Amino acid sequence: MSAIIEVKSVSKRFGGFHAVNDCTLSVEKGSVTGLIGPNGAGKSTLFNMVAGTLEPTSGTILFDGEDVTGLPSHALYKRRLLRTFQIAHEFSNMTVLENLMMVPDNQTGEGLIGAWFMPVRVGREEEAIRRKAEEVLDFLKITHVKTELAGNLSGGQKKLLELGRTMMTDAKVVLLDEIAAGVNRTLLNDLASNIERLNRELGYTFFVIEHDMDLIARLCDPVIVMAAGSVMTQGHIADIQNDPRVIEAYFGGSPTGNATVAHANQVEARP
Ligand SMILES: Nc1ncnc2c1ncn2[C@@H]1O[C@H](COP(=O)(O)OP(=O)(O)OP(=O)(O)O)[C@@H](O)[C@H]1O
Repeated sequence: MSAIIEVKSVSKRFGGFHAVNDCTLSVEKGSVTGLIGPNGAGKSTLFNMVAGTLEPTSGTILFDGEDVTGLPSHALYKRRLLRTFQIAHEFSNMTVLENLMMVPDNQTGEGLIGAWFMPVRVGREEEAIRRKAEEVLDFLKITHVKTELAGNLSGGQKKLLELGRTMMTDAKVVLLDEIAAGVNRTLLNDLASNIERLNRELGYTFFVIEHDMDLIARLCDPVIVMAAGSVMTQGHIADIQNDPRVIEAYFGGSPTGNATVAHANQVEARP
């Protein structure tokens, strides 16, 4: 495997405070890589820099071998690096199918001139996009909500729709933010299965921030641990969970005899 995301000595200062401090890590092509760490470790700040919503104070970020440091998120989107889940982006008054069909950009019919003067081409493009949207619904096993207004979906179904929207762009890398937040266990299981299938069957790379350690254990290898703005360690979840340094980072220096990072799940659980 080779690295698709490389973060090299990246720092982010807010005033005099180093939220991310000389951080170096990489995400291998074809992996599902987890990013964990106690509250305030710098995970979101790092994600924001990789996703192009924050500019690093210093350091370099490479995507697929190219320097993308400081590029805005729409430029990264065009390179097929996408971030999803933290905020649901659905258009609530449109159906699930229409939400998917909205995604591909550069549709000829979007311009007035295209719509008026190239109706055949517009019709063919729209048909191809519709077919693709239907394939995506089929892949995600949510064809039954195809004509439902997106605003009526449950929290978990909205996340499945978000995943579908990334599929419409043939993403290379998807940054996932807190998949489990606000999702019931059954739909979380569907989401996790779809992420596994997108990874195994379609070769998607995922970079995942998650507080639910069961989900991290199911999906991610390797897992990178951040603490105090830097990478503390990385490896297989089984090793991470028993690493005394990691336990100490989660429990503030007073690990009990039987504490593990899995217990931090409760400590970190959010409403
Ligand atoms: N815009 C900002 N201005 C000032 N400080 C910030 C800003 N954004 C983040 N911070 C600080 O940087 C540190 C890292 O925050 P960050 O949100 O990246 O951590 P995190 O690991 O994602 O935490 P959590 O798990 O709680 O989301 C925190 O101390 C936070 O208060």
